[in-house]
Amino acid sequence: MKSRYFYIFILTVTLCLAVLLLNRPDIDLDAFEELFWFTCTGLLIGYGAQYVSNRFLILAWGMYCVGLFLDVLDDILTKDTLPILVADTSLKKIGLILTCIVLYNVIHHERKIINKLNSEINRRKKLENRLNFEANHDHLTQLGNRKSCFENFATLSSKYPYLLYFDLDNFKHANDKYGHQTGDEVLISISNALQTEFGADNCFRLGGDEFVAFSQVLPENIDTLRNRLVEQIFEFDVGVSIGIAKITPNESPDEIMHRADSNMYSDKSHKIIRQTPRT
Ligand SMILES: Nc1nc2c(ncn2[C@@H]2O[C@H](COP(=O)(O)OP(=O)(O)OP(=O)(O)O)[C@@H](O)[C@H]2O)c(=O)[nH]1
Repeated sequence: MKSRYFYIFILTVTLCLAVLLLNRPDIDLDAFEELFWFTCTGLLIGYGAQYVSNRFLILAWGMYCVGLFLDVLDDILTKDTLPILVADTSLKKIGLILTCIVLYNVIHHERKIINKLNSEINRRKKLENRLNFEANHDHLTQLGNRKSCFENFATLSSKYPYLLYFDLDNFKHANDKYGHQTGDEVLISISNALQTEFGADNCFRLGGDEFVAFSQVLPENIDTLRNRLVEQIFEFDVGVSIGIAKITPNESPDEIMHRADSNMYSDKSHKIIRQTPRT
């Protein structure tokens, strides 16, 4: 609303100046050119003032506009009548320089804000990735957790035909005998061995001492695989039972998992020499 009055004011001033210029005995086209730029600048200030919050910028534009106005007036009045007319060029130049300085500061300030926002976005992205990772991975072994296993089941089972279920033997005893810290190291060691064997993205810790892995091939010899997995933790008398299920498309993840689990239990119970703790 305010800017509408300002436009009317500028256009009225323009009209008055134009009439005065036309009434001069010698019509000076340069004066009309100056009048044109005065009108453009004046209207631009009226338009920009609605959106530009920086008062210094409006002031600098205004100074430039007043310079243009005096420039036009200089062709109508003499400097003796209005001494301020001598300042027209200076006002224009100072206004222009101030506009450049203020614009530079505005851009500099905005860039700082953008950089701050970018680093905040990056920080939040990293946080989101970390939270996402933590929600889907086991804190101790860094393997995918049960939730992640079931979420990725469809994708993995379309790529891999076998699901292997692992459960440690005598782990409770190792925990009791060597301490929880050593128990943790045993779990980490087993998960590292599983990752080496099947790939990090295909192995999951379901919880406690239970793991699963998706495999492209059927292990040629279960005992060889078993020995490889517990190679690094022989001294803790911990063994591993393994159950294998062939993945079929007509079964649900729960059913496949259950089959692998049952096979693991029969492996555990049928092991001829179960790895019992040495006392
Ligand atoms: N150190 C450690 N121990 C854990 C963790 N999660 C579960 N456990 C322990 O793992 C043990 C699992 O016990 P069981 O299921 O009886 O396992 P087990 O002794 O191997 O028994 P079997 O499977 O019958 O041979 C329990 O003592 C739990 O406290 C963990 O994150 N760290």
